[in-house]
Amino acid sequence: MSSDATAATESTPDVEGAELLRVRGLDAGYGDLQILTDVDMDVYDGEYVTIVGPNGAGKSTLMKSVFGLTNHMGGTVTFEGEDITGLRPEDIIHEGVGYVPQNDNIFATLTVQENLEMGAYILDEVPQDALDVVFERFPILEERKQQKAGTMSGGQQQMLAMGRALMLDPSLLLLDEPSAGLAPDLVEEMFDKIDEINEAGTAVLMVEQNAKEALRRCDRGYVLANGENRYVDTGTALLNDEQVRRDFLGG
Ligand SMILES: Nc1ncnc2c1ncn2[C@@H]1O[C@H](COP(=O)(O)OP(=O)(O)OP(=O)(O)O)[C@@H](O)[C@H]1O
Repeated sequence: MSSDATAATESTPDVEGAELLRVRGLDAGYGDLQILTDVDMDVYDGEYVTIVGPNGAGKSTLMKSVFGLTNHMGGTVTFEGEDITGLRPEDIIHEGVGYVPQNDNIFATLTVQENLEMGAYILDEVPQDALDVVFERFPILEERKQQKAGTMSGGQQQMLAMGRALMLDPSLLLLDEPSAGLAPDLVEEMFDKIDEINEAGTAVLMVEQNAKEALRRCDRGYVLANGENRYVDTGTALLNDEQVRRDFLGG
């Protein structure tokens, strides 16, 4: 069975921006346990890239590896031409990368506003304009700014986690399963918010279980399986590829 999607990793995206993130030959894991093998990935300025694949494929591990949260075993990660391989997350934030983990991504006992202010902890003072931008993007956060974050709904907490990552106006936002655990109408709202963030100029690299919807919305997608690259192409091409559909998208 032939496949139209690019079964290698060398797809040059049809985008005009400069390269932001470049991952080459990445081997990484936890302790001695290697999860990723020889993974390549690119994200261009302003691009919206999705990583899909079966459970346990290593999608979250790839995202964590970009953010310096795994054990690096080989290969390189560069961001805006600078080698960030092996840097600590606090240094990677300084480079302009924001990360929203899937779990434990808010401080439940702090208020919404305090959570957002924590997003700017590396700065000497909280940038009021950044707070205003986040409140404009997520009006519900402004309405509830004095509320304890732990008392908000799952969708609102997810928006807070995203808002917090946006406080430093990153060039690249890493999102790990932003739709996880949300009711279907909230899933759509969440994807719409991500579109808005991307349309405002922030590049997005997202891991999603909701693979079809993610591929519909993104510019390019990577299919990862067993810790290795399988396919890379535009989201539409991956969605339309018979073999990708059958093997990775539930037919
Ligand atoms: N902290 C950890 N320590 C050891 N192994 C881990 C750790 N986190 C993840 N793993 C293992 O790494 C492998 C890849 O997990 P990962 O979460 O990256 O996959 P995934 O593709 O994101 O899957 P899912 O969609 O289920 O979240 C799995 O076998 C998982 O058990």
